[in-house]
Amino acid sequence: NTVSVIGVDFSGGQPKAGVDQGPFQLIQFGLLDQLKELGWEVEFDGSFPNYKKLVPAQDPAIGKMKQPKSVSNVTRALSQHVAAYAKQRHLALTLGGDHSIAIGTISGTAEVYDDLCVIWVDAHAQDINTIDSTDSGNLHGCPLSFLLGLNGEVHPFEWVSPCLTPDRLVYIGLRDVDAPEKKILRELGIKAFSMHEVDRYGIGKVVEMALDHVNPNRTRPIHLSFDVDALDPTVAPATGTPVRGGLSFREGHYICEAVAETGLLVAMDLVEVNPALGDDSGLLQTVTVGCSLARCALGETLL
Ligand SMILES: N[C@@H](CC/C=C/[B-](O)(O)O)C(=O)O
Ligand SMILES: [Mn+2]
Ligand SMILES: [Mn+2]
Ligand SMILES: [Mn+2]
Repeated sequence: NTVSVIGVDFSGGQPKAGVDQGPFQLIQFGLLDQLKELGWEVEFDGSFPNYKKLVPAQDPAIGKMKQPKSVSNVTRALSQHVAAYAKQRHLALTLGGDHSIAIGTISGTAEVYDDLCVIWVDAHAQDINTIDSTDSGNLHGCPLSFLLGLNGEVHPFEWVSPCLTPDRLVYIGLRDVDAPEKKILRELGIKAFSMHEVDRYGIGKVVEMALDHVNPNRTRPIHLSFDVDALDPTVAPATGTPVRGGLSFREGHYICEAVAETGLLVAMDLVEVNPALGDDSGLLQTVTVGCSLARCALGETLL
């Protein structure tokens, strides 16, 4: 079977330069060959130079939203790419770039798989800030509010049709939740396994409970959206919004291994690798972990 790799050289969902180089670094490290060695047919159309072209020269804020046109243009094109690969039953592996790209990847996957469920692995406030609740205006903190339809019709995101319901979404790794996001979580009854639950139950039980919640009969296609800042900063230092007390190397890998075991993975995002942050060893460490996580999600096992 085929994995279609999409490199999204985009950083407009957040203020720190460099995260647009994440895809290049992951591929430079040898990810494509590593996937081939796993037995995957690897399709990579070198797409990442195209996304940068979609960023307009001027992109004034709209309300609180920063760089709205850039984020909309890139995620709209990305949703079409992901949908095209999903229609061919290719696994879509999207390399970021900041987490705002999930507006595109999940829109694309949901267009093809209407019974999709999403496992969102992240330190952060689940990126579910609405365009009014966000403090920062950085749209990498908002993708899920668009996907859940919490913002209503918002220019220039009219093209996004709500494709997720709260019961199809589960979070693992949270430890930095904005107050408005806690409120949204409670109101929508969204299942979230913070680091507290990981400590209490262990990652094995957490993943089992997460899957039981969004995929009770293990019949639903899974979209795994993995923000490397879910990992502890000692494990993945080269990322824009590190938060201490995160997932260990093994806990991060266990999630990917367990998702692979379901045989239901149809798409994965690997986002927020920022090569410009941290020193050389931190970058190498983060890229190494990123490639390893992707391999585990795509079936690499320890034995
Ligand atoms: N919740 C904060 C942080 C957002 C973090 C986004 B990330 O998870 O994609 O890194 C905000 O809204 O600015
Ligand atoms: Mn094909
Ligand atoms: Mn994120
Ligand atoms: Mn994050």
